[in-house]
Amino acid sequence: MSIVRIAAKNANTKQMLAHTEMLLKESQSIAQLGTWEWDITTGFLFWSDQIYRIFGVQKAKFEASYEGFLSFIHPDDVSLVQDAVNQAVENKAPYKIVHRIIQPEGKIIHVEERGKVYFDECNKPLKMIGTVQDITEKHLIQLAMEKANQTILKNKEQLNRLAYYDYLTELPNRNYFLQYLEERLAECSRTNTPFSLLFLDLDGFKEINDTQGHAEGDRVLKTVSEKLTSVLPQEAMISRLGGDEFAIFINNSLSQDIEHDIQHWLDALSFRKIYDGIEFNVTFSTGVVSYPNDGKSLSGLIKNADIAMYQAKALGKNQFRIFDPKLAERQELRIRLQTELDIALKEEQFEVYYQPKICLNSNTLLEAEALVRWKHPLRGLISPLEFIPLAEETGQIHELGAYVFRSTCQFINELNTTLDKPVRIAVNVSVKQLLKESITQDFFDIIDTVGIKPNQIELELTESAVMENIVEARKAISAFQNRGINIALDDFGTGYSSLSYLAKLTINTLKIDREFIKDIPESEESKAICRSIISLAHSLGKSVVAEGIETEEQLAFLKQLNCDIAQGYYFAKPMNKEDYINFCKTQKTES
Ligand SMILES: Nc1nc2c(ncn2[C@@H]2O[C@H](COP(=O)(O)O[C@H]3[C@@H](O)[C@H](n4cnc5c(=O)[nH]c(N)nc54)O[C@@H]3COP(=O)(O)O)[C@@H](O)[C@H]2O)c(=O)[nH]1
Repeated sequence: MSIVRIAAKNANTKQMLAHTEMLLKESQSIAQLGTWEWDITTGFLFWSDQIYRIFGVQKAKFEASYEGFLSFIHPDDVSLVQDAVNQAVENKAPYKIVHRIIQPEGKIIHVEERGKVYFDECNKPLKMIGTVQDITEKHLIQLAMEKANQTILKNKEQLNRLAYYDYLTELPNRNYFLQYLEERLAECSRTNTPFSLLFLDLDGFKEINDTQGHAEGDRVLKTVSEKLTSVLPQEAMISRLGGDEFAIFINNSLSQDIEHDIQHWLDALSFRKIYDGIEFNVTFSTGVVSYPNDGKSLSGLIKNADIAMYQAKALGKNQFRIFDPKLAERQELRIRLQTELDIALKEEQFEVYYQPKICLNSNTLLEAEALVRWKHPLRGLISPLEFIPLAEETGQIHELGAYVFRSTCQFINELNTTLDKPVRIAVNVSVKQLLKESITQDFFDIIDTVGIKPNQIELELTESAVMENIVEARKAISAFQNRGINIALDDFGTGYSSLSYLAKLTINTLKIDREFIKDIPESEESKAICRSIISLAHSLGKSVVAEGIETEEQLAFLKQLNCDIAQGYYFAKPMNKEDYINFCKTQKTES
């Protein structure tokens, strides 16, 4: 080979070497990867340009050494690095670790470091060669992802909690309870084990919410859940189904006598609250079903527990009821009625009828009583006896009562222009309405809007409603009377009026209940009661209405006792507006 050719080949090889070196540098720069070589025997440490860049030092100003290298390591990672190097020597195996370095300006860099030890023939370590790769970006992304995953997990847990637990009481919610019931039902049907299901509804909870506010309502619900958890056996499954409804699953093996135990639990669960000096007993209406007697399917058991609970509610407060299939049909009708009552209120399916009241002294038409009728599109006329108690129970009475009051005021207005003399009409006010704080203002607003005189209205309050809520009743009565509205005590004699209370009440009129009129003249007892009521009323300066007069004899007897006013089929049945206007036109009115 000629010298020229050798020189040319050398030049070529040099070029290739330079090119390979450039490629290596570039790829190391792209990968942020540096190489190092440490001569263990001399202590000399070689760093590639990338390592200087990763460590944040200038090549000219820093002489690489093992100690110098260690001074860059994060203090918490120094022993990790030293151990890795020592073990690599000891085990004759390469190492790979991740650690932090601190650049001179304080920036922390995460690196992945690899190293390998080379030995001589006598197994003496000669040198180490390794790489350092800047993985800060990757590390930060990984950290962010871990954080995001943790947040997702936390959110998932929270969502799961919300899906299966009640946020207020932390009891299992309806979802949880239904799933649990499904599992228990499958198990109990396989093992032939009976169980009981209790549905509890807080009595009068709406009243607490309405009068004391939702925060107090929440406090009551929390106390209830705490009491449930402490009173019931630990194995019982307690759930808040929603609102003021709770459900309990109890395995019958936990009780020798389930009815006795339920009574005991309910007694222990009830508690007292005092609001503005008025005592409020927190009690439950409870429906009970047993598997398999009262249903074999989940939906059947739940439906029947609900029915039993409504049966308990209908019995009054603090009652429990074991499901009775005979009453279920009636209850279903009640529930349907409640939904239909809502529709009826929206579609104004109600109409107010008017029954005349006659002044017995002058034999003239004195006034009328407004009595609401439900004109059901399919079932025809439904008696108020069927829907007023239901409306009271559900709270729909407020809307219905306002409708009756407004219609009556509008009718009075119409009569004022049709008839020569001003008229007065009595409107029934239920106990629920009377207890609503805004009742007086609500009625005054209607009177003012329609534009009639307050003394053209009389309100009939039932005796029991007044006596059972004497404080609120007296307040409302005096507010109404101060505006000139007459107050009558309805169904008098059926309640338990204390005479001392009666004397203190500024009632204008007493209405003798129909019960005491219907057996006159035969019943000496009824006659004696009428005599006493009329004489008592007169001695207290109140007028008396006898209702339910159907016969000549009844009328004669009451006239003889100087009863002031009479009402009953003998004179006229309740009638619609048009008939009442015609009736008025044929009657003499009191002058
Ligand atoms: N809170 C409200 N209660 C109301 C309203 N409208 C009616 N009611 C109450 O419903 C109960 C039943 O009322 P109703 O079926 O209308 O019966 C009244 C009369 O029709 C009936 N009556 C009158 N005279 C006779 C009679 O000679 N014989 C006979 N068998 N029945 C008769 O009595 C009812 C009037 O009762 P009262 O109110 O006690 O004076 C009833 O309790 C109504 O109060 C309403 O809008 N709000």
